[in-house]
This record gives sequence, structure tokens and C-alpha cells, in this order.
Amino acid sequence: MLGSLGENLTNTMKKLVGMSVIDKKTIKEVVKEIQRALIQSDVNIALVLNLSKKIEKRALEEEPPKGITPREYVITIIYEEMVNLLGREAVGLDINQKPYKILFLGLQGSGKTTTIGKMCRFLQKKGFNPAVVCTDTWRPAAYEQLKQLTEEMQIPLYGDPENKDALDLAKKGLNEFKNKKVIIFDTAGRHKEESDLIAEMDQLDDIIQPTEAILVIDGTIGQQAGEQAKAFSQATDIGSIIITKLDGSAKGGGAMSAVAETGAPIKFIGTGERIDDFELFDPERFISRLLGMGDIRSLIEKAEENIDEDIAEKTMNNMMSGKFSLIDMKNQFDMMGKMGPMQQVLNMIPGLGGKIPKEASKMTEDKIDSFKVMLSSMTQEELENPKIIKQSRIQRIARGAGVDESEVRALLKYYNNTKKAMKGFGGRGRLRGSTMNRMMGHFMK
Ligand SMILES: Nc1nc2c(ncn2[C@@H]2O[C@H](COP(=O)(O)OP(=O)(O)OP(=O)(O)O)[C@@H](O)[C@H]2O)c(=O)[nH]1
Repeated sequence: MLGSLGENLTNTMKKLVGMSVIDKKTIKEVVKEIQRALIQSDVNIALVLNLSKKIEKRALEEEPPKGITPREYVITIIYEEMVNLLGREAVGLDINQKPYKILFLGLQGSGKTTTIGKMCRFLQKKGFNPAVVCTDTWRPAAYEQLKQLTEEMQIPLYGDPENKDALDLAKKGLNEFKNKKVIIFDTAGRHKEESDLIAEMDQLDDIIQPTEAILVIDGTIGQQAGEQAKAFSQATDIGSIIITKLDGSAKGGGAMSAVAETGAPIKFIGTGERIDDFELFDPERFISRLLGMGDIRSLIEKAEENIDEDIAEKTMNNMMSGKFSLIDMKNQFDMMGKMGPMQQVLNMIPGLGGKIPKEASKMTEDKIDSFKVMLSSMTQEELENPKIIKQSRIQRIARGAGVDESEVRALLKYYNNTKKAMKGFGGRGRLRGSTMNRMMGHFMK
């Protein structure tokens, strides 16, 4: 849906997911792409600039909540701000009185008659049995078109192609269907001016006294849709909007955002010529689809797996080459949660069976947790170069972690023993390149 806009936005989001780092530069790049896509879809420049400023500011300044990666958070921000652009929650129809009289208006060719057919189908599915009145006295074919549409669905229709008085037709139709729960009025769509539409609504309004007036707008006109919506919503407080032809329209984004900006509720959208190409307009669902969020979720998971694999591979390489630091040990602890106990992990490495450091197999979860707290009390320098951790540093780390100095010493001992044991495994040349990747991929599953 929405053709190139959806495609461009989905691609931008995919790119965002694939980026190895999320920093100021990448955020700016993503925001630029979103801007470009929206402007191409005829979204008003001021709206686009406002939106991109908000996304950029939030993405650069806000801290992701716990458990959410910066990447996921940027996606969330884009999603939230795009939803805001389209305004509000799904509104839908609330058929809360009898008869519920809906007056359909729209410029010629906007898709009004087709949309009435779609609306009838929608209501039927909801258990209502609407009736339709044709007041279009200008286009004889309109009655025929409605007749065909309603007959297929067995929906009662009132109209008279011989009668040229729209107001009289409305009156008679109203009388004919006075016991119906929902009555839909089709009107002539010959006008090209917003003011004509309003005048027509005024005349019919007196007779029909509609519960709701719906303006059908052709989505292919882009942001010009805003003008129609504005004139309409200023003239009535019972007005809502249906935007049609959003399938494949290059300007659909412009039409929707411009209408949303006027505050007039968009209730439904038309997404094709068939009777079922019609849906309740729900900004959240719509934007999710536009951004390809279904795909994005699985892509995020995949990206995170890859990041984990990168860390795992680096840690393993450091372990094998004897460059094992406290940072690697910390990573190792984090990985253990995902890959199972260290002994099991090391057992999977060809050539290492039976040569597992004793300490590794004796690690309990509690001990790992306590080690993690101590590690987080160390400075980056200490983590990278544990040799510098002497008495005064041990004291400080113990105090910071709320443990005995002896426990910090036990951690350093564990580290030294593991490092020594690791050295013994190194230089075998067995764990290189793709074998390593395959292995780590296996571990992470
Ligand atoms: N692709 C697409 N075409 C649509 C959609 N809605 C309506 N159309 C087409 O738009 C054209 C005009 O639709 P009508 O329903 O005849 O328009 P109308 O506003 O009733 O026209 P008048 O009676 O002349 O005012 C038809 O060819 C419809 O098939 C839509 O959501 N997508």
C-alpha cells in the first residue's frame, strides 16, 4: 500500500536495522531518508521538517528505556512520531442511534459511489443491514451503478432516475426507509469547488438531518486534500473523512497528513477498486505497515544475534590467543546465560574436550552474579589491564561492590587461572575463520 512511500520507508528502516552503529551520523542519515520519502509523497514541507526535527532530537537526546537497545529505540521514536503525524486513534463508526443517517459527499470521481458500496459491505459484516438512497440527479449512471452494487449485496435501494429533484428524492427515501437502522445517502458529485459541496450539504442537511456527514476525498490529489477537509470540517461538526485510492498513489502520504492536520477525523481508507478494498483507518496499524514493522521485528532480533555473535567471536579469539582480559571474562559471563554452563560450551570446541579449566566448571550462577557486580565496580583501565589491580584498588572495588576483599581476590584468581588455561589452548590453529563463525552461531542458538 501507498506504493513508493511504503517501499522507501521500509527500506530506510531495514537499513537502520542493518547499521552496525547508531550514532549522530547514522541518525541524521536515516532522518534525511525519511524526509525525502515523505516529501516525494507530497507531505507538506513544514510538516516534514517538524517531524524530522522531533525524531532527530529525541533520538539524540533520549535514553532508551531498560531492556531496549538504542537501535530499537530509534525505530520506536520514528514509529511514534509518524503515528502522531496522522493524529489520533482509530475512530470508526459508532452506530448509536436509529436511524443512523449518513450523508456521503465528494467531488466528482472521488470514489464516492464505490465507497458507499464498500461501506455497505463493511456494515453488513458488522451485522447491520443498511439501506441506500440515491439523490444524484446529474449522473443517470450513478443510479445504475448503485443498483448493481446494492443488488449484489441484497441491500435495499431507493432512487428514481426520472426524478430531477434531489431534495424530493431525499425526502422520499427517508420515508421509504424510516424503519431502517442505517440509511446512506449518495449525492451528486458534479461539483469542482469546495464551496459547492458545502452548499449542497446545507440543502440536504435541512431535510435529511444526518447523524454523520462523510466527505470522500481522492487520495491522489495529495496535500490539496487538506483544503477540502478544512472547508468541510469548518462547515459541520458531524463531519468525518474517507480517503480513497491510496493503493499505489504517489501522493497518499500528503493527502493523509494534510487531512489529519485539519483535525477532521479520517475514519476509513480505500485501498483498491474491489468492494473489500476498504479498511478502518487506524494510524498505529497503518504506520506499522508503512514502516514494514512486521519484518523489522525479526530483523532486529537477527541484528542482535549478529551483534552477540560478534562479541562471542572476539571473546573466543582473545581467549585462544592469550589476550584474555577482564572484559572478555565479563563477556564470557554474559554469554554463559545464553549458551549454558561454560563446561558445556568448552566441550563443544573440537580438540578441547577434557582440558577444561576446573574453575570454569565449578562456577555457579550466584558466583557469576557476584563476579559481575565486582566487574562493574572496576574502571575500564582495570578491566583492560588487570595487572594494575593491587591492594588499594582491591580495597576500592570491594567497597564499591559491597563484598569482602577476599572475594575480589578470588575473582582475580579465577581470572588468572582461566587465562593460564586458555593460553594452553592457543596456537593450535584449529579455530579460525569460518569454523569459528559456525561454532559461535551454533552456541548462540
Ligand atoms: N484504485 C482505486 N480506485 C478507486 C478507489 N475508490 C474508487 N475508485 C475508482 O474511482 C473511480 C470513480 O469512482 P466512483 O465511485 O464512480 O466515483 P464517484 O465519486 O461516485 O463519482 P461521481 O458519481 O461522478 O461523483 C472508479 O473507477 C472507481 O473504481 C480506490 O480506493 N482505489
